[in-house]
Amino acid sequence: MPETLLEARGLRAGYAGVDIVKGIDLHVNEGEVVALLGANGAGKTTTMLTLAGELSPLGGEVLFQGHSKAGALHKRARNGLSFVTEERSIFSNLTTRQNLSVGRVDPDDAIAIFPELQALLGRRAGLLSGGEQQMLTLSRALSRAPKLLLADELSLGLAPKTVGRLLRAVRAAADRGVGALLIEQHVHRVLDIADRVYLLHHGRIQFEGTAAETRASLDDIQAAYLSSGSDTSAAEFAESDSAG
Ligand SMILES: Nc1ncnc2c1ncn2[C@@H]1O[C@H](COP(=O)(O)OP(=O)(O)OP(=O)(O)O)[C@@H](O)[C@H]1O
Repeated sequence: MPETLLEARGLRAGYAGVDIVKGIDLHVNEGEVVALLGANGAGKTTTMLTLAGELSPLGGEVLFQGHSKAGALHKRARNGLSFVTEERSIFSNLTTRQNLSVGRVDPDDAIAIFPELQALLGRRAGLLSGGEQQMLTLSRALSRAPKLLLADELSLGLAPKTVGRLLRAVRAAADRGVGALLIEQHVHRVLDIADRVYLLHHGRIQFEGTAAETRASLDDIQAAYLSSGSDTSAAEFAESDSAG
């Protein structure tokens, strides 16, 4: 039986005592990639921040490796939780190598994940492209051998090819046992690498299923719940087909 790394039970979350997330149950096991989908404003980021420990739950509980009250984010990080957000957490004035070293990451480990970082080790991180910065961020997170990766829009604003690279790196980490929960606007691309899906709608889980089940109902799901993102996803699907 795979270990359950993260579990939310009856989780309520929001701001200033107002519920945005209205009682959800979800879990992430070791070795699986789980996608958290939903339209703009559905409550995905609020859920993620609460799971990561950056927001306190308004009700219910979050268990990390079976323990609630897992403590502040830095403590959870020591215990194997890694949280990557769309804000690329790099130090612009430091080189790529220095950014890795600050994160106590051996450059060889990062290069094993994204070989293109080799040629960028001496370059100031602020001069890297958005995609290169996110490769740096993700390689740093994955090189620390987390048990659980939480990622909120890893690929925001990046070119389709880069999105594919980042997601495949997450898949490869999951194949080595890491559990991953991803918020991702690129629905078709995330379904290519995800095992399971939760669809959030107005702060509630509207649908949950395997990636295959989600794909089979995707037209209906997009029309009903993801309409704000459906145009880009359809365009991307064509791209991802042609890109192989
Ligand atoms: N700091 C905050 N204070 C009050 N309300 C907030 C705050 N952050 C977000 N909200 C509200 O919570 C609701 C859910 O936002 P959230 O960012 O969780 O949704 P989301 O599904 O991640 O959306 P998106 O895809 O647009 O990022 C929105 O109505 C938003 O305006």
